[in-house]
Amino acid sequence: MKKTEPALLGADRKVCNDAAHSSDFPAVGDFVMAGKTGEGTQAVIHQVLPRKSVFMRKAAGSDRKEQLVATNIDIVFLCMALNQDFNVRRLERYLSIAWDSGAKPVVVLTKSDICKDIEEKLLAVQEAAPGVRIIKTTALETAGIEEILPYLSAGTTAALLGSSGVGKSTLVNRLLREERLATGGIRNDDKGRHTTTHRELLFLPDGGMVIDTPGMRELGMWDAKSGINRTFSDIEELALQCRFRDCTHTVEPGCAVQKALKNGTLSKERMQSYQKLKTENDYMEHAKSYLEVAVKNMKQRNGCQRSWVQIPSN
Ligand SMILES: Nc1nc2c(ncn2[C@@H]2O[C@H](COP(=O)(O)OP(=O)(O)OP(=O)(O)O)[C@@H](O)[C@H]2O)c(=O)[nH]1
Ligand SMILES: [Zn+2]
Repeated sequence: MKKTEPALLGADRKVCNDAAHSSDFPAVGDFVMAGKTGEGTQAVIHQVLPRKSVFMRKAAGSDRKEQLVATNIDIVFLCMALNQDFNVRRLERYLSIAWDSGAKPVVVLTKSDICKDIEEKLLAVQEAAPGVRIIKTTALETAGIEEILPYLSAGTTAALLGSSGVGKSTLVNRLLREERLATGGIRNDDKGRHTTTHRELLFLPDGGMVIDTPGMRELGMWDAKSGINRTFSDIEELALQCRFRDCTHTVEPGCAVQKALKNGTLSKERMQSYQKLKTENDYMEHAKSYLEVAVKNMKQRNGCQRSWVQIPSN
């Protein structure tokens, strides 16, 4: 198949039958064993190779459904603009999802040209993302892009995560060294329209790849327990010093978390964010077991259906 032809791939019956979850079907980013069917650009997937990272999200409009967004991402650039978009609590959420997926997160702070209190914001990000690389960028300078490029060596797949209008497409165009993606994503209506509306896997001039899908850009959390623990490693470490192992960090004597809150080494907002994500996640875990049963029942009732995925190329 020529690289310029977009291929339409379908999964064979074995792939369908072996799938215990909807997430076992092929998705954007998957490496697959596939065979051509006749002349055109159609091919059949015989096997999905093991995934090194998986991005799941809560399906839009449902709180009990997972959706596989993309796989095999090595690096996820968590993009946040240094303007009204700036929100470290949201960053903690995205970071939890990123760590949980198996990809390496890197924080990219965009639009530094319009920020007046960069140092203050940097400190807030450092507190929210301990141990994570933070890169400042502006579309007006090459600084920043030069720090991002080394992460995108040949064979590496990256994805960008962040709200609409923070400058993700602008960044991708700069990485592509051409204006391929439409930019100008700041919403000017109340319908939540986004510039990026379709799924894409873009090949960069130096051999790296960027997955740019609208689903990847705004992820709802779907069971990210280990990611939450990693994002809030400071709180998890404090909890180890509490007198009681099952400390709820509320009223117990000898609570190291309460002590840190009192002496100001841990901020109230960060603690609340941690508790909120944990609660949300517990609910998801519950929904997940419910879903496993539902999928099993559905498969028994309906048999297996073919699933089609569009594998883009350039
Ligand atoms: N001041 C300033 N504006 C920028 C910068 N980067 C991007 N912009 C502008 O911000 C707007 C949104 O940029 P996009 O790249 O389309 O944003 P996006 O994140 O891809 O948006 P969606 O596709 O909706 O998710 C455009 O008008 C850009 O020109 C920057 O570094 N500084
Ligand atoms: Zn405690």
